[in-house]
Parts: sequence; C-alpha cells; structure tokens
Amino acid sequence: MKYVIGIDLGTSGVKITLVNRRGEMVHERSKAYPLIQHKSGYSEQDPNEWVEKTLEGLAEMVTLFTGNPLDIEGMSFSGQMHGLVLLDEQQQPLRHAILWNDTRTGEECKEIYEKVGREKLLEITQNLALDGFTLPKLLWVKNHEPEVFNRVKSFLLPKDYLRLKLTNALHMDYSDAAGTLLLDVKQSCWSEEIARLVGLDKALFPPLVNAHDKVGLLTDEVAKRTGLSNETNVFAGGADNACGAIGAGIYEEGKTLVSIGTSGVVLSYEESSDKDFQGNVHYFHHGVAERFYTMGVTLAAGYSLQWFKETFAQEKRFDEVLTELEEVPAGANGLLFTPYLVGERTPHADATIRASFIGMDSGHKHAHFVRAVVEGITFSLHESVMLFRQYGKEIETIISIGGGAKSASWLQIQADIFNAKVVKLSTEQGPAMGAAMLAAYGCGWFASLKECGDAFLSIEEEFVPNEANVKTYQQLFNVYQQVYGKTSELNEQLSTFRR
Ligand SMILES: Nc1ncnc2c1ncn2[C@@H]1O[C@H](COP(=O)(O)OP(=O)(O)O)[C@@H](O)[C@H]1O
Ligand SMILES: O=C(CO)[C@@H](O)[C@H](O)COP(=O)(O)O
Repeated sequence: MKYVIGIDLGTSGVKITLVNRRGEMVHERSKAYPLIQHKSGYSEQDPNEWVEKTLEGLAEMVTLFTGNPLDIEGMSFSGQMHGLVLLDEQQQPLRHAILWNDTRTGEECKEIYEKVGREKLLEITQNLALDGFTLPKLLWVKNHEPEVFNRVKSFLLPKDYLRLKLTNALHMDYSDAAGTLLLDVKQSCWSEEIARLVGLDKALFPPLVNAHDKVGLLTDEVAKRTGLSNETNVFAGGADNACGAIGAGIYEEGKTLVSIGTSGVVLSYEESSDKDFQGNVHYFHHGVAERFYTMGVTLAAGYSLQWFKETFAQEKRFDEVLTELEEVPAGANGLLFTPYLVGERTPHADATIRASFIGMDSGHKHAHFVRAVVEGITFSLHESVMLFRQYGKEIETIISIGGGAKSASWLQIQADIFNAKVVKLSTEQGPAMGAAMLAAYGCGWFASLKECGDAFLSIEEEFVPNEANVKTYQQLFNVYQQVYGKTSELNEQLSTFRR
C-alpha cells in the first residue's frame, strides 16, 4: 500500500495525517503551539516552533507506522494564511511571524489606499486592504522596524517557511499568494505596479508555483530526524481555506463550505476571477489550478470558544464544555454574544470593535454562556452566508469542516441558523485532507483533484434545519445584527484603555 502525508499548519497547532491510497486516514498526530500576544491587537508565532512541532509530530507518526517509510510517496501542506515571515540572507527568520488575526496595521492600510488607490487595488488584487493581509504587515515592519526591514532578503507565508525548512526550496503557491494583496489575481503573477507604488523591491518576492507542483524532496537531515525517506516527494500545498475546499469537495459552482477553526470561514467556489463582489468578500485562487473562491471571514470563531474555555472552564475539554449546549434552549434565554474578541473582518472590517455579552440575567448559568458563545459565532458566520445569498448564490447545503464540526450539537445549531442542510464528512480535517489530496494528485494517483475527491471523500452525517429553531434564530439574528452598530462607538472609547 502507498501513502501520502497532509500537514495542516493551523493557528492552534499543526495537524499531520497519513492517508493511504484508498483515502483512509491511517494515523493522525497534532501538536499545539501558543499565540504570542504582547499587546491588544497583536498576534504572533515563532516560525521555528512550527518547524520543531511538525518534526516532532512526523517522527511520532513514523514510529506508529508499521509499513515501510519508502511507501510514503509524497507530502504536501495546508497553512494558516497571510502570516508574514521575514527571512535574512541565511533564510533565517528575522522576527516572529505576524499572523492573519493581528490588527496593528490600520495606518498601513490607509497608506496602501493613498499610494495605490482603492479602485486600482480592487481591480488588480480583487480584494481590499484589510489588517489581516500580508502587504500591510510588510509595510508595518518597514515603518516601525527599519533595522529589521533593511536585512530582509525574502518574505514567505507560514506553510512556505515550514516547507523551506523541510526541503531547502523557497516558493509560494498561488492560493496563498492571493492573500498577500500583492498578487495580480486575474493575471496570476506578482503585481509590479503595486510593488512600485508602495515602494517594495520585487527581489523580495518568492517564485510562484501551483499548489500541486512538486518542489523537491525531504532533506537528508529531516529524513534522519523523522524516519521518513529522503526520496519523499514534496508538493507545494496551499492556503488552509483553499485546501479545506479541496478536502471538502468544493469543485463546482453552487458548492459552499463553512470552516470553524481558530477563524471561521464561509467559502464559495468561483469558476473565474472576474466577478464583482466590490471587495465585500475575499476573492482568492483555489488550490485547483486556475480556479477561484470567494469567502467571508469571522476573526474569532473557534477562538471565541477557546477563549471562553480557557477563561471560564479551563479544566474541561472542548467536548465536555459543549455537552452544556443541550441544557438550554435555542436563543440561550435571551443571552446574546458577538464574537469580536480581536476585531472583525466580514461584514465589518473593524480592528477596534470588541465582543459583547448582551442581555445577562440573574437566571443565566454557565450553560447559557456556552450556548450564547456558540450561537454568536454562528450568527457571525451567518452574516457571510446572507451576504452570499444577497449576491444571488443559492445556499441550501453547506459542508462543515474544522474543529467546530466535531460537535453534533453545534452542527445542528449551524443548520438551524443558516437554514440550510449541514453536511459532516467522515473527517472534519478538511485542510489536512486537502493537503494529502494535493500530494496524492501530485504523485499521479488520480487524473484530477476532483477524481481524488470522488474517491477519498464521504458523507458521515447530515443535519437538517429544525423549523421551530429556525424561526427563533431568525428573530434573534435581527437583534444580533444591531449589536455591532450600537457598540462600535462605545468600543472606540474603550480602546484607549486597552493594553
Ligand atoms: N470537540 C470539539 N467540538 C467542537 N469544537 C471544537 C472541539 N474541539 C475543538 N473545537 C474548536 O475547534 C477550534 C480549533 O479548530 P482547528 O480546525 O483545529 O483550528 P486551526 O486550524 O485554526 O488550528 C478550537 O478553537 C475550538 O473552538
Ligand atoms: O485569515 C484567514 C483567511 O483569510 C484565516 O482563515 C486563516 O487562514 C487562519 O485559519 P485557521 O487557523 O482558523 O484555519
């Protein structure tokens, strides 16, 4: 039997899966790493910790594997998007990576609009200047840490840095490059015009490849450390949401996925790059070459639950916390949560807004708070679902992936709030599966990624909307949507107290 490895370099940790030729996940390992948050709005990680944890996980997986490592033919990657890794001449990181959920770059976003212009930016990149994207982070380092910036020889995204350390080959794939705000999305090349207008040297930009392209082999050192063969083929891999789309079977118009990882994502397939969503949703390259997707993003989806658990139920596991969902009815007896713990992206691109619990009553217990947090996260995703519906997309079925899809109760809440059938696949690890599928396709096991999806992916369970809950949630969603407007000015005032 032959095998491939999919590595998902997520925000909460790295997930490694060994998949056989039948598409079965034979072994899984995951290793957590922390966020480094020196200040409100800052979010960083140590790139070398990503590499260390991945090597540890790979070594453990090879120990569990009873077959011949030479039968592990290929490896590929899925990675948290947008995070800036700056490299010196020796290809070593010059500072910690600044992540997708870091919102320090408000001034740099304004600088991009001033220098490039909103219309030109949208025309070239199909996206707006948002704090999370990579270009504002590059400009932030240029403006605030010139001594670091002057030593930069190239920049990479998280999974590209990991792959560099595993192969010594430096690349970036199109699906991740699309999230830098430096890619000409329609022409599929780095935009010389944007680079010139913002004053960046194109020599810093890595070579671009397709997500399924082979970029090299594992180095001898990595092979020795992990027990893998130095003949393992390494394929570029893609952005985690692009890989999630591959691993959830999103290969044609009309297919929609919801991912609840640290972030939350509502993603829809696009055949071409020329539709006009006026920047209201992100528009990026798919992991399938020359295809695209649009998406809305909730910054703190799974992260809101993680924050709640760490703050109010530290001793419990996620599944234990979520058993409380069934203890209270839909609507949590009038307790409402907005998940703006680190600001928001869709539909409110706002770094200053913060979360709220509204309607606390002396009758509310711990379980009401759990239910309100989960419902609030799902309402935020529903704003993206509604945005897509307003653009004319029919969303009747949604594939749900990510850590949030582990809970049947939460999947039912998704069906009730989205008023759509929610499908759980046999694995919720869409991005890691998508990465493994890129390796399987790259190794020539299948003629297309779709063919691989048809062979590898299967439905485990479907959740249909409960009519009574749908009605409750429709009323509550109207209230939810008002909270942003009614708390944004208050949060402006409160922001001066944040440290
Ligand atoms: N058993 C569970 N049921 C529901 N949600 C869970 C469960 N375990 C973890 N989660 C949620 O999933 C999130 C992590 O999802 P994951 O897809 O691994 O994230 P990432 O790719 O960002 O690292 C956690 O923050 C948590 O909110
Ligand atoms: O910023 C985005 C998408 O634009 C995030 O979706 C990141 O890609 C992080 O993903 P997770 O770690 O939550 O999977």
